[in-house]
Amino acid sequence: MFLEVKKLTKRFGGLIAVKEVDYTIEKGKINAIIGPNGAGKSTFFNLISGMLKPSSGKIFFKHQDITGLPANKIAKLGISRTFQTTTLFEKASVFENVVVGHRLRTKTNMFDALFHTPRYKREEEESKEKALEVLKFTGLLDVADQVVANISQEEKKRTAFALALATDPELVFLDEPTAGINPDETDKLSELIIEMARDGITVCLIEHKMQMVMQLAEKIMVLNYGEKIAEGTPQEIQNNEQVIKAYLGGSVSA
Ligand SMILES: Nc1ncnc2c1ncn2[C@@H]1O[C@H](COP(=O)(O)OP(=O)(O)OP(=O)(O)O)[C@@H](O)[C@H]1O
Repeated sequence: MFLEVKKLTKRFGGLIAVKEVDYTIEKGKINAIIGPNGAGKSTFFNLISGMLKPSSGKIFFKHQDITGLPANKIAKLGISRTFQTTTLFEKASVFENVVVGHRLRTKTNMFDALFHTPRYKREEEESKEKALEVLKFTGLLDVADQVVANISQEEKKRTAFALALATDPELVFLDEPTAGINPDETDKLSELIIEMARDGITVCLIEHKMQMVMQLAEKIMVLNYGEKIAEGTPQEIQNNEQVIKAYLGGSVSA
């Protein structure tokens, strides 16, 4: 299995944010995690990407135990995630923001950086090339030199994608990729997600926009109060009684 999560649990004091969740991701698929507010979705992402350490349970990536590894190690192994656009450096250009993402994977140490060794120069060149490649892929070449503060919300979302892609991931977690943008822009970002999958990148997203999730995802997991209550195809999820109840009787296909 590409990613395998076993009985993953995270406690914050007395609160169990993620409770004994078993989960698998197959290579090449678009996956989604949904659930009402506070269901544990972000915490689940943070556990897999190494931002948080689990209280118990195991995470395997390509059969390697990655449980509790720090985020930079996990990124180097090929798992990347987007952050909210508020984490971008507003005063830096789109290009500079993306270069920083690539540095994560390069091996330059403090000595190299201080003395501008050949390795430092080579890696700096590689970072710039990689940044241009992902800016092209995400359709951002035209705004590459603009400071993030001056670009649109949709372009900021694309920049967050580009940053995640700059580390050459095999698996990307997208945290609410289309929150705060209009339906047209949402469609364009959906297309980009499909292109990522076509390019061989496995995708897992958290998203509140149900219509988008149902159109895009091949497999959906539903969390509620930290527990997995359902998993399946969009059709299976839309017809699942427990899921419908969790959304307080609202339509899951809305
Ligand atoms: N660092 C933390 N310390 C304490 N409690 C936390 C922390 N992070 C999350 N929680 C709690 O864990 C639970 C799950 O939160 P989480 O943010 O993972 O849910 P979510 O499904 O992503 O919600 P949303 O859809 O609103 O973003 C919530 O009750 C939240 O208040």
